[in-house]
Amino acid sequence: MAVFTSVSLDDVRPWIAQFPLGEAVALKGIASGIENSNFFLTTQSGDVRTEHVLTIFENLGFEQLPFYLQLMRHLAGHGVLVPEPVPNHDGQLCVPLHGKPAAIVSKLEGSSQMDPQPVHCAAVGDMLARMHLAGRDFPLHQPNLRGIAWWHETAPAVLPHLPEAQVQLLRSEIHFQEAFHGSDLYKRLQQGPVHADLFRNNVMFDGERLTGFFDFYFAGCDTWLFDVAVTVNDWCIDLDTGVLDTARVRAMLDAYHAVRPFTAHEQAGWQCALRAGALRFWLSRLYDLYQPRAAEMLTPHDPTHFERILRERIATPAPRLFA
Ligand SMILES: Nc1ncnc2c1ncn2[C@@H]1O[C@H](COP(=O)(O)OP(=O)(O)O)[C@@H](O)[C@H]1O
Ligand SMILES: N[C@@H](CCOP(=O)(O)O)C(=O)O
Repeated sequence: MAVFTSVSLDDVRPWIAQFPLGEAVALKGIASGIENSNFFLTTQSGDVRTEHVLTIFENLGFEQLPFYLQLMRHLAGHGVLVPEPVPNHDGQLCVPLHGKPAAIVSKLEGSSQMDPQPVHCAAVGDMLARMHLAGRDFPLHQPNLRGIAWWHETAPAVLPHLPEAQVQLLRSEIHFQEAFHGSDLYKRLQQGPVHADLFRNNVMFDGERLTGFFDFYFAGCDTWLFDVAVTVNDWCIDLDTGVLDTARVRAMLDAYHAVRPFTAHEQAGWQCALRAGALRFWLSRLYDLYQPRAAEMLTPHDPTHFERILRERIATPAPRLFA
């Protein structure tokens, strides 16, 4: 899962009365995802049945959620395809369920494209650029909570579990990223709200038509380039080797560039950003492996995948962002 918190239809029936959604008629736990407890929720108002997603937040507090939920609302209001949170009768987007924060958002049509072709990568690049531009006037600010401060704080928890070669890599890469994040070049990179976890499983497609980005619960303010790097590192690689696939990289970067042109500073920082994007997920997967949480259904993600990608990004010059 992730169903960390069990919820029944009987639990939801009285709870749903605070939303303008009618009655809850079906609830089904969703077995994918690793952070939150998610359910497909069917409601009925008169003859009309509507599908939503109910999320119970396992690791985020009430004070953090307005950033994510308001961001989704803001982006949806600016034409970016994302789930729209449903406010309750008091206008609240996030309310307690079994003592934990919970929210209802609209269900996106389609399914995740786990074997993306250049056409899918182009659609993602285009929407990602639109999302970055739409986020410019979003008034709330929160740092990327899985950014460099978290890497620092988290590395000591995993280092004792690692063999020497991985200890060296993790230590040296964090050191490298500290230098990059402290550089004049880094300060010149454009920043704003970013998704920060835009993997294949967090985008819906109906055929070749992108229907939405979702799972914004790692979003925060960071460089737009970091967001592009995280996305390219997942969508545009050979999954066995981590090597970038030129056709998919070009499709994604060219589509992004057509909407929001990359800068020369971003070109200069691109390889560092690709390394940062790989380090972030290597470390979080190591952390999840060595600090597992209880869940009814949980499939841990493989950290060695991102170790391989990180080594590959260090060893191989980055492709050009633009011609
Ligand atoms: N708004 C949505 N519309 C359609 N399906 C969704 C939506 N949100 C989540 N899902 C489904 O729930 C699954 C898990 O959601 P996700 O946000 O990735 O979980 P987690 O936050 O636990 O990683 C997704 O793979 C998708 O199938
Ligand atoms: N994408 C991350 C983990 C976060 O899981 P998600 O299901 O919320 O995307 C990874 O692959 O390590």
